Amino acid sequence: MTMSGASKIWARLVRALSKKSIEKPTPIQRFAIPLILKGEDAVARAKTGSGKTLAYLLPVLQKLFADSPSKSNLILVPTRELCQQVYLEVTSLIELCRVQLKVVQLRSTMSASELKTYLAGLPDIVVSTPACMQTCLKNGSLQAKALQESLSFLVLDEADLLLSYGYEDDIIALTAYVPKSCQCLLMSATARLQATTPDRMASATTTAALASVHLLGPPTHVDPLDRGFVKFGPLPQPPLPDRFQSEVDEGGCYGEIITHTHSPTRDGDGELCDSEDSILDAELYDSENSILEAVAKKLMDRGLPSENSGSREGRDGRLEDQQVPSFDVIGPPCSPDMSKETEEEALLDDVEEVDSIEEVNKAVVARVTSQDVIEN
Ligand SMILES: Nc1ncnc2c1ncn2[C@@H]1O[C@H](COP(=O)(O)OP(=O)(O)OP(=O)(O)O)[C@@H](O)[C@H]1O
Repeated sequence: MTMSGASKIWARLVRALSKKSIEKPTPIQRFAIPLILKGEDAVARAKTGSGKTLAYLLPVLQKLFADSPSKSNLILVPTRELCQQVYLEVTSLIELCRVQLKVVQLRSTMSASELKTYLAGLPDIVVSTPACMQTCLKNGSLQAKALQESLSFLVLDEADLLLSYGYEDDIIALTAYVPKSCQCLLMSATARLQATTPDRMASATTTAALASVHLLGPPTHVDPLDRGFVKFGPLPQPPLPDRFQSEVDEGGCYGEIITHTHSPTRDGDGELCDSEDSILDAELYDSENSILEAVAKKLMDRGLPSENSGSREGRDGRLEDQQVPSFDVIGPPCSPDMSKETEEEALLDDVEEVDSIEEVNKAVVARVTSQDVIEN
């Protein structure tokens, strides 16, 4: 499908949103939607109630509408209640779009035969807890091969909770079935993470980052002005995260950036270093008995690209053989001699220009078309 075709689908989604009285994207949606539509993996943090659910649901639906044959998408949430909440959000949007998609929510209370029925033919969207997915894989309700062949998006919603509720093992086990072509998104609430104790925070964030390293591969470069999203490029070696950075905008809207860089010499380039960084650094470097090595090993075993051997295969061929830009922001590239302040102003000016979901879409279409990366 061409992007103009995709635009028509967007109109349908925009109409559906308008029926829910949702006219303008929230900041996290402004940043997330274009990047996710471009095929980026993302780690997004923004405070509770900032619209993170739609930030990933809209691109997931958009791609689902455009994909033929249809792909499967997995949304992992920490609790049954959230499972129900996300399920209702998806089904109401789909209903308003007047399209037919199979969406299921899984519960651990379901019998194996119920689970099997729900998962027959692999639904378009599965909302589940990680534990329940593991059960399905173990009892054969879900065929690992089917998942590997069709998974288009893996979303870890409320990743901070997912990873502090003891789901780490389930998530790590699940990553073995995530194809390299799968787009992975981690969404979490900064406020909630900050409200927890330093130890828990370090542990959750580290695990989130590790999961993302495992699932996504770390980014090659990150710009400190990038608000809330990180582009993941080719996987350098060794695949171990060295450092996190965090940045919170004035209104706390975009939350933090998680980055994984591999060269300590990149640190201190005017990027923020706060106490949280130190905690995280300590946690990361002290990886002896952490899951870090296990994840790194799994990553290597999976044969993900090493050094700069190129981007991941298969994602519609869009990233193939491309020079992956070092980072992605909404806005034109800044000239090298532009001061930081001017750069920031340019970025924010550009964001201000995009003030409706339709406009975001137009902007994305323009950007994506100009890069000539989406073919079908
Ligand atoms: N662009 C928007 N305009 C108006 N309302 C919106 C917009 N996006 C989402 N909402 C509404 O805001 C409410 C909160 O959104 P949502 O649950 O996605 O927040 P969240 O960031 O995921 O919060 P949490 O971290 O608690 O899950 C929902 O009722 C949702 O329908």
